[in-house]
Amino acid sequence: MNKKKIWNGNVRDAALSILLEIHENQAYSNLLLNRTIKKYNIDSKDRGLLTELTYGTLQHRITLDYYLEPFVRGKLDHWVRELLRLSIYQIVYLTKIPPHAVVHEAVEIAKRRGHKRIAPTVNGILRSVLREGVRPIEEITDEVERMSIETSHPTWLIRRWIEQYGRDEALAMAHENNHPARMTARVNTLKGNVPDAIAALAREGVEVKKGEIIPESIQSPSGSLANTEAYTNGLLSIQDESSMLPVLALDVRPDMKVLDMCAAPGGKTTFIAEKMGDRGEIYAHDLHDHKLTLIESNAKRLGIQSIHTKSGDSRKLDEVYEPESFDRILVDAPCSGLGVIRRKPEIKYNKTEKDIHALTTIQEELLETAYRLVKRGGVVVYSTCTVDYDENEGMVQKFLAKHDDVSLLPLETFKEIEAVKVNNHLLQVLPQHFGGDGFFVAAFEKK
Ligand SMILES: C[S@@+](CC[C@H](N)C(=O)[O-])C[C@H]1O[C@@H](n2cnc3c(N)ncnc32)[C@H](O)[C@@H]1O
Repeated sequence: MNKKKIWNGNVRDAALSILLEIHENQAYSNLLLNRTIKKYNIDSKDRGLLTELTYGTLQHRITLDYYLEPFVRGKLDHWVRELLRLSIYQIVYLTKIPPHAVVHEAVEIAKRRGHKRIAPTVNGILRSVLREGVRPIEEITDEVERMSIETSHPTWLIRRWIEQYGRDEALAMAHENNHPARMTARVNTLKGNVPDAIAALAREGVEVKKGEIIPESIQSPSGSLANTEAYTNGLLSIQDESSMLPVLALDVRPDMKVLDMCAAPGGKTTFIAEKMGDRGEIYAHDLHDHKLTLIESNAKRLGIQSIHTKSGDSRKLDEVYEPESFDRILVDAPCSGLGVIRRKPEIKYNKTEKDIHALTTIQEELLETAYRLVKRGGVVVYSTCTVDYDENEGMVQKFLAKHDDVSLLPLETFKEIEAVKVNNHLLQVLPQHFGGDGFFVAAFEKK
């Protein structure tokens, strides 16, 4: 297939290019889609369809392959398979697009992209799909396999979630992952409050409402807030409400000394600074030097001065700081990301159980360093954007077993949030709970 630019004015062609880029270069779907929309200034009508086609095809990949399978003879090039998935997605899930128009478009794309025998193959397969219909999923007798194909999650993940959460929660979570994620933002309380932000956005013609659970949050039903003046002027940060929870658990006050061990791009670091009234010392570390500029530019846009950034492996931070020198430490650990599949559906296809195991080693080492650096009477918050036992509750149990001078804090701040269910002092949010990302939070005190 020829390499070409992503946007040539044809939405289906662009969706196909993005899907191929995600597959070939392990690109992140959300970043690539946003970058494409911005770069080519794609108008709102095309933007909606492009997002729907790209996410829909990616989210339902396993289901679409199950539908496609009986119609395929021999081997298909990857791009042809992706074009067929994209087309079957429209035929099965998008009732407003006439099926014959879908077939016609797919054949035109095949003619433009491939050699001359491809277009008749695409035409033949899609016409058979229209004539015969797709096979029912209910006829799959094995329950795990049926859930896997119905929700388009790999069987190992379905099996793991059934073990950890039971069948009903596992199925609800897998279904929820195929819905669009909500667009939420945090209001920068150094510059204004929620009514100020709602009014400022209304003046720009953008309707938003108060968030679901976090007092500082707003929700935008009509999509992105990143291109608004309110955002450029530092009144907002784009952040999911679940992602704000670890900072509430940290319970910071002005003039504290705070360490954020895994800080980039700075969503939580800047919230910490806002909560402290930008008074105190916040040290923001990340492994990757190039990611520090994200924290710095966010802090600048928000008018925050109390954040100091530094790169390096945070597992070795006791070579940099004195033991027991921080009031608060946040370990927002690198994780499998299984709580944010709605935003990055490729995660469910790319992650493996081996990856989870490797991550738990890093998470454990980060927590150990935090233990050494936090003052007695100080607090360490451990959080992840995943829903896996080994990375979450399992990690907490291991940590507690090693240190008898550490205890779990009851997460008092969450008591007032009705939708948030703290269980044994641990918070595990699943995406189906209140519409936020899957997240885990635990807070420890070193006595
Ligand atoms: C979940 S993200 C942090 C998100 C961030 N706290 C926020 O709210 O914007 C995890 C971060 O940990 C960083 N990281 C991974 N391994 C690390 C290590 N050994 N030391 C420091 N940072 C690390 C990654 O580069 C990534 O930016």
